[in-house]
Amino acid sequence: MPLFWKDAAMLHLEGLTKTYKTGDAALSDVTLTIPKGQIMGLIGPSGAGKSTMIRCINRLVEPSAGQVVLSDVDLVRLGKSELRRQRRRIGMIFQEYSLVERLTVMENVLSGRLGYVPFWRSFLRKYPPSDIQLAYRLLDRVGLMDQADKRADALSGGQRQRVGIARALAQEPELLLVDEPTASLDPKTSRQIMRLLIEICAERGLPAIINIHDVPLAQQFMQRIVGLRAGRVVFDGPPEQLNEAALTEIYGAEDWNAMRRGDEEQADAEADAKRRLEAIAV
Ligand SMILES: Nc1ncnc2c1ncn2[C@@H]1O[C@H](COP(=O)(O)OP(=O)(O)OP(=O)(O)O)[C@@H](O)[C@H]1O
Repeated sequence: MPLFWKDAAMLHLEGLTKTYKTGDAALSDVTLTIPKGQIMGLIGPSGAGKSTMIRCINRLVEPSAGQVVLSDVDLVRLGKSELRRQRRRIGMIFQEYSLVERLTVMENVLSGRLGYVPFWRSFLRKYPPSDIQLAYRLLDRVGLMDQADKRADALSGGQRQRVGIARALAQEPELLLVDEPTASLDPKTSRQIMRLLIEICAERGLPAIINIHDVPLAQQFMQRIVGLRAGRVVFDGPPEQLNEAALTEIYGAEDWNAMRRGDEEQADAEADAKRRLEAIAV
């Protein structure tokens, strides 16, 4: 990698490979560089290795080979305690939100600070005032200021994902890893959440890798799209270059045609529902 690239690179994956104990080659020799501020969408069919890639980056899954270099630190080589420290630099957002249901919205956001407070403080859930101010600022940013004292289990799916975003940001991360953030949401809420994520990353120059099932959503919002198939990168480019040929390469002809028909049917159904609603309103 040329030096100037390395300076600009926030995350560099070199030959990243994962073979599970079962013998599944989930990721094969993936080499990618993500510069500061870039938002990259990861697409590919089920089983292509998207989640494995995201989980190898923060070592929730141990890579079998390769490097994960986060601004000069190779995370793969770190021992447990140093890895724990370095993980603070990576914020995670999950499909199922993984909130603590019985805690309030505020407490969930503050839990993003746990990596920074001493154990006794986290045990007593005593956070310094600066953390509390930060959590309020973040709740305001994601539009949930008035929900701060509600229990997490009283929120809608979209609101829960907003809490998930605020919690990840409370960590003050340098990189965001986002695993199917909208998979449990309806199309409209999905677009709102994706827009919020993109805006927040842009405001902070925060690079992100977003594992995203929905191709049109990826095309609408991502700056760069990486397509995985059977653990290998088969497309890497801007959304404009993600044409029929590229999509066929990623998904295979049969699956891509089925997905496209599904999308068209959904768009038709949405347009039809809108027309009916407008007719009733008149
Ligand atoms: N814990 C595991 N043990 C063994 N094999 C696994 C494990 N997790 C994933 N795999 C296998 O690794 C491959 C990649 O799976 P992965 O979940 O990363 O794909 P994905 O692209 O995220 O799929 P999806 O879109 O369905 O979530 C698959 O063949 C899967 O069966």
